[in-house]
Amino acid sequence: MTEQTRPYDVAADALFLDFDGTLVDLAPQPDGIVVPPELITLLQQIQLESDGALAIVSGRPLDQLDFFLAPLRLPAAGVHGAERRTADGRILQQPVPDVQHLRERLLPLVDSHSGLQLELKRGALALHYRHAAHLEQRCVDTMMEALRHEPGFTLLHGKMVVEAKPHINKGDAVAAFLHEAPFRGRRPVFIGDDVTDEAGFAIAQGEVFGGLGIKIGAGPTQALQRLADPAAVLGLLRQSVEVRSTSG
Ligand SMILES: O=P(O)(O)OC[C@H]1O[C@H](O[C@H]2O[C@H](CO)[C@@H](O)[C@H](O)[C@H]2O)[C@H](O)[C@@H](O)[C@@H]1O
Repeated sequence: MTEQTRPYDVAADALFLDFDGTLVDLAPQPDGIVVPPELITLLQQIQLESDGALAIVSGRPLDQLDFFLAPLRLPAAGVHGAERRTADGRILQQPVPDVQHLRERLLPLVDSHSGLQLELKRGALALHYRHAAHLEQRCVDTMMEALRHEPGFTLLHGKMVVEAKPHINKGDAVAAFLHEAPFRGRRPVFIGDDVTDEAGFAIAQGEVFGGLGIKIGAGPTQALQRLADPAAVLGLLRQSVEVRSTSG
């Protein structure tokens, strides 16, 4: 694993950060994560020193990101890009399919196993099996069968979760940010840990923007660099801010 990631350049780059597994350690429940207070301080500093070229790009809805990162309200993409808050504070929502029919198709499985949890979002539905890992294949099969009847969704198999999401991805959201101030013209650096982040790496590192992807943890990836865990990401953010303050 490459640990020699150079600090990204706060003054010149645009930073895109995944949330779960990247900024915070994974937790047994979606609402059980712990946000280190230092993270809030660092994000605030980076936002100031980059003229606002910092965005969170997550599978979580925007309101959850705002809750966990309070008092910050950063530019952000939620639900894998289905909703987006621009740097000037506008909320843009992609048209998304209704999840109710899909939910009804999944409920019999969830209701008959206490270790399964359904997370309902606007236009997406996550089936968590972290507490019933032996049911992984059942969850995948059930979701795939349900999606045969609900064509508006893409299946995403993440960390202990199988999710139906709209046909939009994090790469679309990153590209949209990069066409707007203050992101436009900056080199994108995208940091993420899961399969949903590969679309972000692809856009960041592609010919158009010529940036960098940094994968957190193990597993196959197209990202050019890698860091071990959220503690290492915190270290990278800290170092980047320090480099900026010592270079004037
Ligand atoms: O794109 P991300 O910011 O990484 O969000 C991905 C999903 O994160 C959450 O689920 C994951 O984290 C939970 C808390 O650590 C964990 O309990 C769960 O097993 C993980 O899959 C969130 O609940 C999802 O909505 C996000 O899509």
